[in-house]
Amino acid sequence: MVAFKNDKHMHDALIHNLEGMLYCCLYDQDWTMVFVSNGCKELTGYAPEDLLHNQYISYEAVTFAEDRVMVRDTIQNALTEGNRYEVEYRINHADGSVIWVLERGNPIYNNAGMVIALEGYIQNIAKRKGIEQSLLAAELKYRSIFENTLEGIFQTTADGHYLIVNQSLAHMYGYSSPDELIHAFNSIQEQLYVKPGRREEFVQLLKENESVEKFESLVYRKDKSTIWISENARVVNDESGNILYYEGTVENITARKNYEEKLEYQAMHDSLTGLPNRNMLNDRLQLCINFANRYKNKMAVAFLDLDQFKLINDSMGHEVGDQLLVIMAKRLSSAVREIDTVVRLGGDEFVIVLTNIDDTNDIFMSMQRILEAVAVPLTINNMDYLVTCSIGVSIYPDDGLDANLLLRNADTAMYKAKKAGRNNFQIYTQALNAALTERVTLEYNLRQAIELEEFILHYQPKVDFATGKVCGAEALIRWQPEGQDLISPLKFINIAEETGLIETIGEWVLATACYKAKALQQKTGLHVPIAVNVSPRQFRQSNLANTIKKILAVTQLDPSYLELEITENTLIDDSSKFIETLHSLKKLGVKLAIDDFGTGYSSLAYLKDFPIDRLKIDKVFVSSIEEDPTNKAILKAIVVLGQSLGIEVIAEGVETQYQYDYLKSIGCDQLQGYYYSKPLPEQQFEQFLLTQPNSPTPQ
Ligand SMILES: Nc1nc2c(ncn2[C@@H]2O[C@@H]3COP(=O)(O)O[C@H]4[C@@H](O)[C@H](n5cnc6c(=O)[nH]c(N)nc65)O[C@@H]4COP(=O)(O)O[C@H]3[C@H]2O)c(=O)[nH]1
Repeated sequence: MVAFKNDKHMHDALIHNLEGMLYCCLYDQDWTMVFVSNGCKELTGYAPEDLLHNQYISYEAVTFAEDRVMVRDTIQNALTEGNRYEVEYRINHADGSVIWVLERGNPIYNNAGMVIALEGYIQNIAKRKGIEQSLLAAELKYRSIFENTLEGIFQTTADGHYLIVNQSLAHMYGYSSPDELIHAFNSIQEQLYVKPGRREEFVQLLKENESVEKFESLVYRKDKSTIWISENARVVNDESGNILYYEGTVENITARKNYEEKLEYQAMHDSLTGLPNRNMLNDRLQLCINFANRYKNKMAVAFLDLDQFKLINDSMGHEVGDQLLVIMAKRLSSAVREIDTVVRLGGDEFVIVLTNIDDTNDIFMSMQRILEAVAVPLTINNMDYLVTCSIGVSIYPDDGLDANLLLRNADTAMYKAKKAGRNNFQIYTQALNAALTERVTLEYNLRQAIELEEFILHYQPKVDFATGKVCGAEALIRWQPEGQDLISPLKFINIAEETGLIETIGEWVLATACYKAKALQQKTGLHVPIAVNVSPRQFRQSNLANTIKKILAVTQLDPSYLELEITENTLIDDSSKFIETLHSLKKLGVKLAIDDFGTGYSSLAYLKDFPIDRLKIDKVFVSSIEEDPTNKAILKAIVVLGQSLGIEVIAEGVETQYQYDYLKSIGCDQLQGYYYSKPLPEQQFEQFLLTQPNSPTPQ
């Protein structure tokens, strides 16, 4: 190390080796320098002696002309406030260039406290200024991009608050300014995305990959309208890897999405009818197959061909043909449920996919509805047409495990339908087809039977345990087709119920039974109450009470001799309408009994609310008491229940002495069954009553 002789030397060396310029100047118009360090040459290009006492040039002149006022004002202000000053400005270098300097200094006061001089330090900051200026230029450039780009730009916190957004994003989302948008959002997750959970997916992707690309979502705008957006985003972390924020861009892709949707729709739909076309069929079939597998039920594929279409199209022209197809498409769509699909394959061929089928009967009913809908007469250009169709049906999984096979088999079945005379449907499965044929035939014959009055009633006596006398009879329907055996009600009541024919048949039973009861009274003097079964569908008829009232009026039967047997399951319907019907029937004066008691699913609560006169214990409990002692307990419980509610109890299906004895022993009120008599034809029943010692007492 060089040893300095004294402090003065060290001081001078330091001052003159400094990179900038140390100075002392007078506080005058020229900033007259009274001291400058050697750094002056480097800084200004002038030798120290050129500046000292303004010998060659004053420092005011060295100062860049446009900055002079600012420099003076800044120094002046600082001095007024008694502060040190600091100012950045430009100077004219002796070589003609202009350079940026930073000057820091403080005043020197005289004894009177007046500023007489300044001392300080001026350094070249050209390098820093250059950097600052290029930063500023870059900032301006990027700000311009941020503010003027068409894409939305955002920074958000990880928990879903906006930190920064640009004007484009604000506009895109329907806000007038970025500030309005930022303040309107409390939670991006809840307010932006239409699909719940979309923000979580976005965050998840960011967490996994640090960035997301082309993340497409439907989002809400301020006015709750929706747009499609595509987002690119990335995670910004601090040096320790903690998430600072997410940032990214947003593009409004609504126009593209709409266009894509339109194209997709066109590709998947028939342009004439608007129905899904062949392209969509396979997808739909696969979906429905998956659904059937999942819910362990069935689905059906119906291949439908219009019977007379070609003829109409060729003779009346394509325009009429087209109109007809449009009408048929609408009819088919309204004949099926919303979850089913109607597809136009081309020409006059349609495929209907029925899904979620638990009962094959539903398929029959749907097909029937479709046949009927198609066959309604129509008018095009003032001409009337009657068009029918032939339908072939295949059922999954019975008729094929894949879409192609199901379609092929439905097609085959459709040809069978054409051969079978059109305007019908055929099921591919032989066994089902046979069942269907039987059902359709039965329904047809049942309708005929009503026309031809082929029904008769048998009467089964009921006996009172206490008196041992006949205390009533149940009217039971039979079907007697001409020249054939009697048909049991078990074979046709269900179909009559499903098709609604029960309403006509039931009314006939009621009228005939009432007529018979009255006739018996008049002919024999015996007053036998007659019980009639009323099916659930009959019961739901709005005018049942009125119908019965009229029948009683016409037959002149005292209402107390008519008893209506309602199955327990009918009572499950506890709607106000139903209860109203029960009460209006009761008001008429007829008796009400619950049939097949013990087999239904109803709650016992109704027993106290409904005006019931009799419980009829189902024969399943009676028939097996010998083998199954628990049924004895059930019988006993029902009898006790009846007694405690003041309702009479009758047991049906009593066949043996053992059953008779047991029922009597537990206090059952009445019995009905083969033990005493089978249901008898009208004449025999009359004979039976007259010849039995226990006949009801003539009145
Ligand atoms: N094994 C056995 N069976 C006995 C005995 N005693 C009577 N039965 C039979 O049990 C059935 C009693 O009628 P249900 O429970 O109302 O059951 C009836 C009823 O639900 C329905 N039904 C009959 N006639 C009508 C009607 O006019 N209208 C409605 N809606 N349904 C009816 O058809 C069902 C069957 O009627 P049916 O074949 O006449 O059968 C009758 C009767 O013949 C016996 O000791 N042992």
